[in-house]
Amino acid sequence: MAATRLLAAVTESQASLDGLLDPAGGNPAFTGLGDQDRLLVRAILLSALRHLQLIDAYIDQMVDNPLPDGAKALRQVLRVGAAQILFLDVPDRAAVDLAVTQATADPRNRRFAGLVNALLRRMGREKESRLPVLMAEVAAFPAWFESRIHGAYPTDAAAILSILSEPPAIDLTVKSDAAGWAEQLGGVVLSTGSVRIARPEGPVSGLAGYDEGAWWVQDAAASLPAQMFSRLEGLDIADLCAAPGGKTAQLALAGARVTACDQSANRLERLRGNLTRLGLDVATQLSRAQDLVAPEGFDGVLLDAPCSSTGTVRRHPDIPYTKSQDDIVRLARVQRDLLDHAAGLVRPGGELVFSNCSLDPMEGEEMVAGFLADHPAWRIRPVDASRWPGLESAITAAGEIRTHPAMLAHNDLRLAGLDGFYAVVLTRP
Ligand SMILES: C[S@@+](CC[C@H](N)C(=O)[O-])C[C@H]1O[C@@H](n2cnc3c(N)ncnc32)[C@H](O)[C@@H]1O
Repeated sequence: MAATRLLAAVTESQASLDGLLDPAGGNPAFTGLGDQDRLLVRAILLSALRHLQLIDAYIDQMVDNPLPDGAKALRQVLRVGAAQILFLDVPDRAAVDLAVTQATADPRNRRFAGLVNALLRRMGREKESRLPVLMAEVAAFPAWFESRIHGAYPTDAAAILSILSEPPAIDLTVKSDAAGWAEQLGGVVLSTGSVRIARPEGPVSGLAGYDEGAWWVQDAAASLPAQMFSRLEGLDIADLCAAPGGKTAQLALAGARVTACDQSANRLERLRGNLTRLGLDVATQLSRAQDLVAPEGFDGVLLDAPCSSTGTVRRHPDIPYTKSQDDIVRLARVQRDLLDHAAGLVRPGGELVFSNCSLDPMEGEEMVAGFLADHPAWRIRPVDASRWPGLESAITAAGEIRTHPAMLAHNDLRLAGLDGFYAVVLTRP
C-alpha cells in the first residue's frame, strides 16, 4: 500500500522522494513501517522511478485497450508490481499476490483485480524475452528531460542517459589516509581524494570508521568545489547554502574559520549533527543567504546554490518527474540573485566559489556568464586541468568544472560514474 501511495505522491503531485522518505517528518505511510518494510518500499520506489517509462510502455503493450486517464490508481498498483517482477529480487508470485490484494482492497480498482492478476503473471512469464527489446526501444526518461540532456551534451547524451538509471557507487570523503580506508573498506582511491566503494547491503552507518567520524558520504564531484579555493587555512569562509554540511566539513578540515548558513532549521540541525560526528567546529547561522549581513566580509564565500539537482538523478530518480523546464528557468533566477548577494560578501581580492548539482548550463555556465557581463571587474580563476587526473575533460575552456554522470567510466557499473556538477572560482578585484 505504502509504495503505491508514495509513487502516486511523486508522479501525480510532484512530491520529492527524499521528503517523503525522511525518517523525521516524512510521509506516515512510510515512517510508520518497520525497518524491513521500509527497505523494501524504498527499493520498490527507486526501481519503479528508475524504469518508469519502460514499465509504463510494458503495461500499455499488454492491455487490449489503453488504460483510461481516470485509472491512475490502477496504474500505480501495476507499476509497483512490475517494478518488483522486472527489477527486484522478489518472487513473482509474491509481487502478483500483493498487487491483487491491493487492487481488491481499493474500491476504485476492485473490478480490475482479475486484470492485475493476469497482466502481472504474464509479465513474469515473458520478461526474459521482452525486457531487452523494451530497453532498446523505450526512452528512459520523460521527453523534457532527455531533450535538455541532448541539447547540452550532444556527444555524451546517450552515455549520460544510460548511466542515469544505474544506482551509484558510494564515495566517501576521508579526513586522512585515503589509501588505508580504501583497503579497509574494499574500495579505490579516486583522483579527487575520495574513496569509492560499491554500495553496501546495509546502511553506511554500519561501516568501519563511521562512528569515529573518519569519513562522510559525498559524491566525488561534490567534493570538488571546496577544493577549488586557492587557500583556506586560517581564512574566514562563509558557506551560504551549507546543509547537510559535506562542503562545510571539507572547509573546516582544511583549517578555515567557517560560518555555515542555511535557511532550513531542520537541515541546519542535521549539519550540526554531522559536524559533531566528524569532530569539526564551525559557526552556524540560520538565515537566508540574501539576509546574511557581514560588514567585514569574508576572505572566501562558497555558494552551493539550490538547483534542479538533475546531476543527481542516479540517487534521486524522482527528479525527472518532479521537476520541469520551468523549474530550471526559475532556479537559474534564484541562483543569480544569490550570486549577486554572495559577491557583496567577498572582501576585495577574495574568492567566490559558485557550484550546484544541475546538469543544465542555464543553471551553470550561462548564469555565470550573465553575472560576469554585469560585473566586468570580476574574473574566472581557471582550474588547472591536470589537477584531478582522469577528469581533464571536466574542465571547460574557460576553466570552470563541468562534470557529468558518464565521466569516471568503469567496466563494473557499480563503480562507474560521477554526479553532474558545475563549479567555478570567481575572483573579486
Ligand atoms: C544543494 S543543498 C547544499 C548542500 C551542501 N552545500 C553540502 O555540500 O552538503 C542546498 C541547501 O541550500 C539551502 N537553501 C536554499 N535556499 C537558500 C537560501 N536562499 N538561503 C540559504 N540557504 C538556502 C537549502 O536548505 C539546502 O540545505
